[in-house]
Amino acid sequence: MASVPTSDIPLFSSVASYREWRRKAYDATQSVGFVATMGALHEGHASLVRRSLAENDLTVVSIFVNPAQFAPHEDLATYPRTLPHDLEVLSLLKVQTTSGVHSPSAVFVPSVYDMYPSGISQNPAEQKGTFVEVKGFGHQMEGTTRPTFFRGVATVVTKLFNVIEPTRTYFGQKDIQQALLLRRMVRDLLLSHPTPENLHIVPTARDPTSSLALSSRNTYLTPAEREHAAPTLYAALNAGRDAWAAGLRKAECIQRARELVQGKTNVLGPDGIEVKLDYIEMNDADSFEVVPENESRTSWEAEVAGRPVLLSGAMWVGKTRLIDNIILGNEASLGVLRP
Ligand SMILES: Nc1ncnc2c1ncn2[C@@H]1O[C@H](COP(=O)(O)OP(=O)(O)OP(=O)(O)O)[C@@H](O)[C@H]1O
Ligand SMILES: CC(C)(CO)[C@@H](O)C(=O)[O-]
Ligand code: BAL
Repeated sequence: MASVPTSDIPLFSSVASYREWRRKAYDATQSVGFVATMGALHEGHASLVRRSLAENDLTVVSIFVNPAQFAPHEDLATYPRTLPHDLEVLSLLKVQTTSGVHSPSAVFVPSVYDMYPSGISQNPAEQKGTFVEVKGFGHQMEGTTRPTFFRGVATVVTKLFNVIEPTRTYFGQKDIQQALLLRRMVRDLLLSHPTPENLHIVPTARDPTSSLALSSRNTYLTPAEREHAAPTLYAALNAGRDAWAAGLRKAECIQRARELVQGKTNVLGPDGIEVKLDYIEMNDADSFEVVPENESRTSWEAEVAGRPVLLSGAMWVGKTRLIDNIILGNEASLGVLRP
């Protein structure tokens, strides 16, 4: 890293310096909450950090734009990097607890070399070294369009967990497949920091007016795209949810959602605002398998009582790819915390 801004919160830019700090936390038997981010912090990230502040003695936030999860054609080079802003956001976060006021304790901002000592090519065919793959769970939903994404995420999060050694960790529902896949990874790898029960999912923070899911990539949107087009994805998911609640077959629910997006595409196209659906799908929250076309809420509940369905989607607005999801059924059974 070229230069690291100064901050009131201790900033660790190497694995060795962080580990020294972490060892002291062990000595003092303090719990460590962890929030992994790629920076460009917004209120969604803040909601994760606040949870951690409320539930742990210490809270660590990592900021690392992970090359391994970007495909060669994706936006690694242009992904927003706003470290001074991020540190300011973090320094303003405070939560009152029974043991006093908690604020972020440390920020981990490693270099690419620190995280990938064997080097990292963005081209998966050229990659060498150690990677983590959660087989059978990374090819559906987001994995359909981003086939190497979850391998990149699982790899970097394993490394981050190895370094940070969190007692508890917090991921956002906005990236629901990521959070559930990581919990499975933690279980499969028998990790103790965190344990699967200590990987918590925090509800999606939304724009209070438009209900657009907050996302670092929203900064790519023009004001017109943000106002008129971006909220369409959540509206479409809600149309799908309503149809499911009314007892329609899955195929019809998805059709309703798609029609809503198509309507917007037709209306906004002449104004020069491009809206293009990538996918909307319903998947079993446990196996990630696609819900059969003929399934309805009643038949689903009769077959797999209590198991939620993930209604998720991705949509292009101009050059920006947005994702969102709604959980149909018992969110609490997935360990999603209450808002
Ligand atoms: N709106 C949100 N509500 C709750 N959690 C969120 C929200 N947006 C992001 N997160 C969570 O914050 C963590 C870090 O995410 P990340 O830094 O990639 O931000 P992002 O806004 O998701 O960025 P991107 O635009 O790349 O998707 C992840 O666990 C992610 O799910
Ligand atoms: C979990 C994560 C920080 C790994 O790079 C990233 O995928 C994200 O920000 O959601
Ligand atoms: N929050 C997901 C990170 C990514 O899209 O790369």
